[in-house]
Amino acid sequence: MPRATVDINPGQRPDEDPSLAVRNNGGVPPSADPAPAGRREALLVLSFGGPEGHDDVMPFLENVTRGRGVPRERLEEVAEHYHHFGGVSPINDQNKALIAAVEADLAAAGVELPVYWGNRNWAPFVEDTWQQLADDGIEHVYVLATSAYASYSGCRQYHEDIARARVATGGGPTAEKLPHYFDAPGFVQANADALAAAIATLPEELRGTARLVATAHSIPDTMAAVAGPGGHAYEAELTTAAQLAVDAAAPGRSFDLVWQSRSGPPSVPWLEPDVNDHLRALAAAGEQAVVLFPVGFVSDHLEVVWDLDNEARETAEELGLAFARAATAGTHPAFVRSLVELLGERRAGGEPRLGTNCPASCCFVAPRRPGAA
Ligand SMILES: CC1=C(CCC(=O)O)c2cc3nc(cc4[nH]c(cc5[nH]c(cc1n2)c(C)c5CCC(=O)O)c(CCC(=O)O)c4C)C(CCC(=O)O)=C3C
Ligand SMILES: [Fe+2]
Repeated sequence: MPRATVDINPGQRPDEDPSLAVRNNGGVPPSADPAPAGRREALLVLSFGGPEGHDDVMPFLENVTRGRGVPRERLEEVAEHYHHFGGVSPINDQNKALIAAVEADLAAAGVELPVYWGNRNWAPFVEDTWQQLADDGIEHVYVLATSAYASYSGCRQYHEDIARARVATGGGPTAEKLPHYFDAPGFVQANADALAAAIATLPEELRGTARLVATAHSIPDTMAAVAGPGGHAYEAELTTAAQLAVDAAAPGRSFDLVWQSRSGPPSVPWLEPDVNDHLRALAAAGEQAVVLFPVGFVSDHLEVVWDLDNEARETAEELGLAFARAATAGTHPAFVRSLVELLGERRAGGEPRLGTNCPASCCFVAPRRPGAA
């Protein structure tokens, strides 16, 4: 069969061109009916992907930033972060661990469902996994994206990945993406447990007064403005997730939500303040200790182990601030349980929620056209 091509990036809003609306689940409208008996189903863990060695780093970064207007200098800077870890992203081992934990939870619950893995930017590429799903006779796939939140990068782009994979495969299984899980009880519990554990690592006299600082990946202001059906859902969902974690781990305490890992040309505004600037402001205001909790990430991505554990920690040291960094959800058993429950909800025909069923223009960001300034 000839491989079809798809123009994913016409630079036009989906509400101006209805053909773009089919990005939702790769063009398959989610159904509120229970899975038909006998349908062959699978779970696909769909992730970002990351390099496996020095030689992978630049080709990987070129995949990530194609059409996104990220300056070469920024790529070279981020490449150094990867090279610092042997050119190996931590994300692949973390995805393997998550898949093993989900498989074990499914098996313990007596659910027979194969689990597959595919990525947007590096092997195993989702297009290849989709071909495997088709070859294995899978008819329908539930997609668990490794982001808990709204936004183009964290939600819509995963719908586009599904659409691209379905086109590349000439169809294959139908698909539905699981909803955003920022407020799933197990995600909250994992973050709350980690926050409590991080606070407990500080010297006793600082535990009660340390500033609690939630962090998430910064995104361009324009991307934030269109996240979710009414806009700004990325910030709103992050605020909710951070609040729920603080309510459980340190009831009554306040927290700040700040941003990290800004990319893009300096002329383009992204969400602020940056975590390092925020630490400077806290020190200037007389604070003595901080606990960072990267609630915006589901596992210890490179942004966490580099931008927080190296850069932000160094900033805090220079400022004389005591510093602790909370773990991410990773494979916390409550988190894994919640993911499997979300899957069960979809299989039982629960009303599709945001992330499964996204309005046509939700999170849509026009890419930069080649040659555009
Ligand atoms: C919101 C968000 C998430 C969270 C949601 C989710 O998890 O999906 C996320 C995750 C990740 N981002 C990652 C890596 C990168 N992101 C980049 C660039 C960008 N990220 C953006 C946003 C996000 N990114 C944006 C708006 C850009 C600018 C280019 C563009 O508009 O797309 C670049 C290019 C270099 C740079 O400029 O930093 C890299 C290398 C990795 C892998 C890390 C590892 O290897 O452990 C992960 C999980
Ligand atoms: Fe990113």
